[in-house]
Amino acid sequence: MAAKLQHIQNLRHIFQRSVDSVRPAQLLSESNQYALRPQLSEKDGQQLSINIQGKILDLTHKHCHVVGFGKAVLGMAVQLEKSLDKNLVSGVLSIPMGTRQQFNNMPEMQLSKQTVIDIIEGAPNNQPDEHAFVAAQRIKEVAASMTENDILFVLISGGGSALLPLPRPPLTLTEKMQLVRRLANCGASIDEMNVVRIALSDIKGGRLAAAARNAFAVISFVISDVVGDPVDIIASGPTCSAISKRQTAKEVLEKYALWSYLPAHIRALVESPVAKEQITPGRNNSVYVVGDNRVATAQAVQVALKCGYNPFIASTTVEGEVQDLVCRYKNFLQSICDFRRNKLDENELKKLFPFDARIFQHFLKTLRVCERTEKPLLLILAGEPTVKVSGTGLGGRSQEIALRMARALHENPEFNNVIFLSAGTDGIDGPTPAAGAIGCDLVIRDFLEDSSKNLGDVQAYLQNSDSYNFYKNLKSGEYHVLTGHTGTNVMDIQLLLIL
Ligand SMILES: Nc1ncnc2c1ncn2[C@@H]1O[C@H](COP(=O)(O)OP(=O)(O)O)[C@@H](O)[C@H]1O
Ligand SMILES: O=C(O)[C@H](O)COP(=O)(O)O
Repeated sequence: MAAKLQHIQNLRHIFQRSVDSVRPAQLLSESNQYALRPQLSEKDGQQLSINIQGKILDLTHKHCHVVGFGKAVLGMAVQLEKSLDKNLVSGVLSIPMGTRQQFNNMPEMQLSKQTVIDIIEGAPNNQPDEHAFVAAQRIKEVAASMTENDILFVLISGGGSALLPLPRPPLTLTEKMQLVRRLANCGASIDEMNVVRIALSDIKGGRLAAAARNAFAVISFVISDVVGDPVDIIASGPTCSAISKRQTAKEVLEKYALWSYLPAHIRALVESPVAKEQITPGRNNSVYVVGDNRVATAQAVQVALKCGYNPFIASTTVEGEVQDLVCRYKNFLQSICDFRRNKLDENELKKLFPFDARIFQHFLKTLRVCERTEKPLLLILAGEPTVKVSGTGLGGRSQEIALRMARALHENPEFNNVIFLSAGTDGIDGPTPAAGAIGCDLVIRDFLEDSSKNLGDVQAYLQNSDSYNFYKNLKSGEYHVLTGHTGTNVMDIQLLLIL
């Protein structure tokens, strides 16, 4: 029991350190190949430059400007301001309502007293509003005012779509909001929603970069919160051309049976040549994904090794309904148990391997090392599952999957040596103050210690989508993962420890 509690502590530590590795200040640091502090050339002392992933950017006689939109761009702007110092002459950020208040105790989230960066807070609850609209107009104006003596830095992260609304007239902001909300309610994926947003926008889908065509350089730094890091989809790709073949906006609207209900002027807009235009940003444009969940999982591996575990990154593209994922994880755990008891051979284990077949051999090797070293196996997973919210309770993806895993691990005595953690790297799981939770048999055992409770009550919490209150009420929240807002976001991390 005490040993198990120590392992739970270790998992919390691994999660926390993974989050630290994707904090904006860390991502935009020299250790990550971003030497953004201007340096005079050693040769003649005349040329001023910065170094971005090994590429030299000439800053001599140039003015730097920054625009940004998303839930994680404030910290990026702070870091950029620190590095560029006097070379930064203007800036506009569009960030979620309440962000500055949330981070008022965090030094790495404070712009300097003399800052040239204007902050506009808007888009409460991830819905565009007038504030975000004003921010989008100002950001486009900054881009359009660029000359060959200007460099524009564009900071992009998840939530950027709602924070950068610039509906193409005659579409109004209200109409666009309604349409996006209807699409979301139909269960459209982020890709599908953003294809429609791009078609109806005067700034998304490369149009911001196009507005800045006269700039000396347009440099985008992206923190990815979309599975697979599609830069044309994250924040609806305002500085990217659509790189992959996707459905058209009309196809998406037809798929969800919304097309025929749309007013004629919106249908005309979707079908207009300007909506379909493939924007190719100019040669002055470069996009860098500075942080994603691969950075976080790589850090998890390092910390796991120090904890004495044998880590294995099983996936960084976890998607799908949490109930299906729990089934997959359960079946996988069973196959590992069976393999260890020689009930399955390698080939059979391979057939049951639920992740990319190309990493199976590496997995097998890790499993063998576990046997030899008698060290626990830690599976590291990352991505963004979905939940069908069925009740009126409070919860989030991570707490829900943790509770479902806790029940599954308790049900089968063979899994009593397994501990699961799931939490959002932004520190906020759904509309709750928790980042996530722990799932293991202890969770259910502690719950059932109250003799008035039974497993039916666990089911009742799940049915009411009330995983947050389940964890909050259990042993004063002992199994919750609480970090507060972290100021970054590369989706969720799951850790599955097999002792
Ligand atoms: N009561 C609930 N139980 C479980 N999941 C929920 C509940 N309420 C909302 N969610 C999930 O939380 C998601 C929104 O969480 P949030 O962390 O804000 O998302 P994002 O990471 O996309 O910004 C919803 O898409 C939904 O899947
Ligand atoms: O569209 C966007 O802004 C992001 O790519 C996804 O944003 P979200 O994290 O708010 O869903």
